[in-house]
Amino acid sequence: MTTGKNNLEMSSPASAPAPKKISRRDVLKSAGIGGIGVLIGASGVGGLLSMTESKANSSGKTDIVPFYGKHQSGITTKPQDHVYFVALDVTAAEKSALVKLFKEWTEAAAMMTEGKPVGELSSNEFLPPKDTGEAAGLSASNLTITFGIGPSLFVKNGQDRFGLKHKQPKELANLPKFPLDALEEEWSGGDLCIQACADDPQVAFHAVRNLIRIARGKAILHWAQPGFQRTKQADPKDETPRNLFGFKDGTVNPDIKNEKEVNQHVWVQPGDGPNWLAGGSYLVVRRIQMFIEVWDRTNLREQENTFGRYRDSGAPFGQKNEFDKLDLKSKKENGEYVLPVNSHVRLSHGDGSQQILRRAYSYSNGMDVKTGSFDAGLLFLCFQRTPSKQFIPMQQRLSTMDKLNEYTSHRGSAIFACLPGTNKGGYIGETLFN
Ligand SMILES: C=CC1=C(C)c2cc3[nH]c(cc4nc(cc5[nH]c(cc1n2)c(C)c5CCC(=O)O)C(CCC(=O)O)=C4C)c(C)c3C=C
Ligand SMILES: [Fe+2]
Repeated sequence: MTTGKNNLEMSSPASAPAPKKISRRDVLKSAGIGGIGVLIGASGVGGLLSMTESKANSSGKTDIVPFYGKHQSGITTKPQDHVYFVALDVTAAEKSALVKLFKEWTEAAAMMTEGKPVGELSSNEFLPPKDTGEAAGLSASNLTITFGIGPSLFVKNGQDRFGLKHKQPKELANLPKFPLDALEEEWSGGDLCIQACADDPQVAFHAVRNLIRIARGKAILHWAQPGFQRTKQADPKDETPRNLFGFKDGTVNPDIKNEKEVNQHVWVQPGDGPNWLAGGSYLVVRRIQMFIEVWDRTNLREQENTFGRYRDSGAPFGQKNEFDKLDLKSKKENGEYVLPVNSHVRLSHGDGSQQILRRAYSYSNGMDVKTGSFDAGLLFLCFQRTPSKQFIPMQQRLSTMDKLNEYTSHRGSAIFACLPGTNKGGYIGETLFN
């Protein structure tokens, strides 16, 4: 998980004016009372609904992350408490259908991130409501919706599906097979992806559900995985969240408030590859099962040796505090490094030149029916400018030597190019499809 101490982007300035308390449910009421339901029922996304404004959350603050901008939100946004991640397969055969889909998705995503429904809630009893309704009355909850494109959208089974092959970036290629990978088709790949993050799980699910509904006839679900962190209510000090092994996870990350750092490590720069992706970012997703029952039988010293950090404080070995620098040089009397050579932090850090923006969430999917143990772990989401120089060499080191491999198994994997942002009137994907 990825909440570093200093790397928080605030989604709404503290000085923002108090919002009008009109929520998704207010639209429903006004539609019923004023008899404008049929009108709304006949209108498309937007229309009369633009009258509404998002409700404040329980602490009275607006919780809207702007959707429009140079970059998509949900990447350098301070991680919300929940994610709903889906990968999709495109069933449409024409590029024009894809363009229509992205236009509709953009409009719907912009509405939902403002806490508004994507269409009427329940105004015309002779039609299915456009919005599915479960977010009625809920605040925007810092919802972000991030769209990505997989390598198979360009070429599948040798076919240039949409005449886009010449635009495929070299970096957008299937990841190599790493030692110990136990990947399953049902958790891997996808032509497109949607990452919906919010401080409320129902708001995140509602967003994905409505986008899938809009995609009917054009794209279908390939795989889906919800994830969570501790909530902000449960952790008012907003410390680094702990993963399901009980360790603080997300301490070291590029500073999302530092433009130079994110340009260096996260955003694709003009000249890096095809221009359509400048301002975007590559997302690598790994669905990593964690054998929590085995871990729970492992003594604390072994657990701490696995990461090279102390469980309680999160400090790296040989240091006192969580945010102290790694000590890569000190040795013990017996000549061994204080920070074990096979520890997760030593190996993932390497020489420090490769950095990725981690934005991971825990998941728990009930029981693994094959083993009778929990199917729980980490939905590892990380963003970067150049996967071949960042995630790939890092994972190569980890997959061969990491002590953590005794307790984890990589069950799913995918890579996506997250498109640059767009402005009002434009649509996500315009730089690629135009
Ligand atoms: C290839 C990239 C990485 C994978 C896959 C990965 C899996 C993974 N990590 C943890 C728990 C922790 N990771 C920590 C640090 C850390 N991990 C990576 C990369 C991958 N992790 C990096 C780049 C770093 C930072 C290294 C550094 O420079 O210090 C930590 C320590 C605290 C922290 O900094 O976040 C923990 C804990 C799990 C459980 C896991 C797979 C299930
Ligand atoms: Fe890690």
